Amino acid sequence: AFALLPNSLEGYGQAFVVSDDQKLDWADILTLITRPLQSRNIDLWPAQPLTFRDSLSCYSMELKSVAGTLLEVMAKNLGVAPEEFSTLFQDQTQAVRINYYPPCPRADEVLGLSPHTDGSSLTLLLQVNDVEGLHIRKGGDWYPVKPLPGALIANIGDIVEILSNGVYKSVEHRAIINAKKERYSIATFHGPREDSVVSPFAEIGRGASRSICR
Ligand SMILES: O=C(O)CCC(=O)C(=O)O
Ligand SMILES: [Fe+2]
Repeated sequence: AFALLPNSLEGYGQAFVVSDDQKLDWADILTLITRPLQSRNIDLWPAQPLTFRDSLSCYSMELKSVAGTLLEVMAKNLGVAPEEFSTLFQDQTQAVRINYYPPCPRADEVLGLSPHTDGSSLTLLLQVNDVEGLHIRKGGDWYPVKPLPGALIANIGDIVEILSNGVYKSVEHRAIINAKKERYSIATFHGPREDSVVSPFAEIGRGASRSICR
């Protein structure tokens, strides 16, 4: 009923399927746009269970506030003028992706999600159940990120890497599969206003970025 339509990223299924020969990720995904409010396609929001729509609305509002605080702190850290920053993030976009990874007896032969970086500014990720699966890449090696009950993982996305001129790096990550246990995660992507043009903040020149990195 909520299947992804062709050329859309919103709904239930798998995005980025471009060929019959392609190896698919071992995951079922429901992606919904949650902000700005006028971008919500409420027909794609399941009406069952009855609490779903209200819960998602509340979750969206709370995470918007967490993301806003974190982005503000990063801007301060970078020495960016608050106005420049707030213009970009006023009416920010947000999408929630609910990932379900079924168990697979041949878990080492499949990937839940192939390696990627998020195109967002900032992703807040909830590992819903206590099954390990998220890996992040650092210096060519993959490191597991263990689930902590109730904790959100803040992953930097491509937009913040661009805005900060590389001071904050968009983290490459993937999800692996468990042979016996299913796994759930919820990724909430925060992006700039839909009509914004993104480039490194004027305050951060190349020299500045090098010295902060050190
Ligand atoms: O399931 C995870 O831990 C990763 C999810 C993810 O990277 C994504 O949805 O973009
Ligand atoms: Fe991701």
